[in-house]
Amino acid sequence: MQTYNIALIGFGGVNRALAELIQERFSEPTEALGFGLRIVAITDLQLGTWQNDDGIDPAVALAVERGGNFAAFPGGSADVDNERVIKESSADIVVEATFTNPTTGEPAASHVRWALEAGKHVSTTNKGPVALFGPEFRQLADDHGVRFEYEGSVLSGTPSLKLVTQSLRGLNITGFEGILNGTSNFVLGQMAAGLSMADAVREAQELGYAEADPTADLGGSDVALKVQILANDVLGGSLTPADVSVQGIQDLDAAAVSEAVAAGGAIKLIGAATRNADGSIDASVRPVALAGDHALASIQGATNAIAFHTDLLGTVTISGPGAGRIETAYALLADIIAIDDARRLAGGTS
Ligand SMILES: NC(=O)C1=CN([C@@H]2O[C@H](COP(=O)(O)OP(=O)(O)OC[C@H]3O[C@@H](n4cnc5c(N)ncnc54)[C@H](O)[C@@H]3O)[C@@H](O)[C@H]2O)C=CC1
Ligand SMILES: N[C@@H](CC=O)C(=O)O
Repeated sequence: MQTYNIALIGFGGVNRALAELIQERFSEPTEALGFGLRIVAITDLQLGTWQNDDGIDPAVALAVERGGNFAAFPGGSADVDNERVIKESSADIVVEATFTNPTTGEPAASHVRWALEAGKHVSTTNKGPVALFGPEFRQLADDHGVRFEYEGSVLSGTPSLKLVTQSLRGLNITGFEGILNGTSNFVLGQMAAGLSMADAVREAQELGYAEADPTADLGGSDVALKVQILANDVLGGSLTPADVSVQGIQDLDAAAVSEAVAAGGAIKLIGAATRNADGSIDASVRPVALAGDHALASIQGATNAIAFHTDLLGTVTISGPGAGRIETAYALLADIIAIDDARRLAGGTS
């Protein structure tokens, strides 16, 4: 059975959770997955760079606390050298989990491009490269015979993109709407319970839900990137960020949230897109006061949900965790499983 060498670019909540999963379950090939995982490189702004083509012990890497760095280890340095690691390490798969930059997608977009051009598969939870360069990177992956996988960019470990591409093939999907951000849904629920927005955001940060800059969660730009990814991948669009109208929850006050609850409903940040008869796509992010009997009104905490409107099945809804360190690390594992499936399909040995 195959063992994949992986490079972890960014060693924050999500990639540390993946390292924990590898340490606990996947360092050796398993019958369940049919492969094992070996970490051969880690880079992080705070910790520097560690490359060891013979393998890095996840427990040792995880034990390096914030404030420390990798300089003490053979192949380690306090400096970040993403380009060398991505281009020259023995990694088969580059796992990109650095900060999402909703404006330029950088430097993650360069990390993805370097990896694909070097003939390395990519798994990422970073929405920037996917939303802003998705078609280019899918083509680049095809040209180099590798995969560009990004399940965790939408709905974390809940299989929204793979649900469509693997289980809803052949259907005509005309639109979707949903709760696509865990932090804002968590914050709205905490505000309904009487917390201030600031205190609720702080809790979301401590739980590992929030973006490095949580204004992306509250202001709607995180949801807008996800709406763009879904509209382009699922509805066949070619949307740019300018095509998504965005209104966030940052200006909502506790009174408005409590009023909705008192009326038996809930305010939710909804991302939606509809393909019109002429092929154009209307896409939006906005807070909506939902009645209590609306399917999305009962979605609590960091849970997300998305309803796809189809021709043959009517509405198909999936719900699950939309944020969380281990939940999102699972999305990375799902990507690696897809990479392995593709290798087997192409005639690779088991
Ligand atoms: N936390 C979650 O629930 C989810 C996160 N995501 C996405 O996954 C990515 C990672 O999320 P988290 O791990 O929660 O974030 P985090 O902020 O905990 O970790 C990001 C890490 O990347 C490092 N980093 C930033 N720029 C870097 C660079 N140029 N080179 C090397 N390292 C760099 C930082 O030092 C930090 O340790 C983000 O893009 C986020 O939007 C996606 C779905 C869910
Ligand atoms: N900050 C994001 C993380 C997942 O994309 C969220 O809260 O949904």
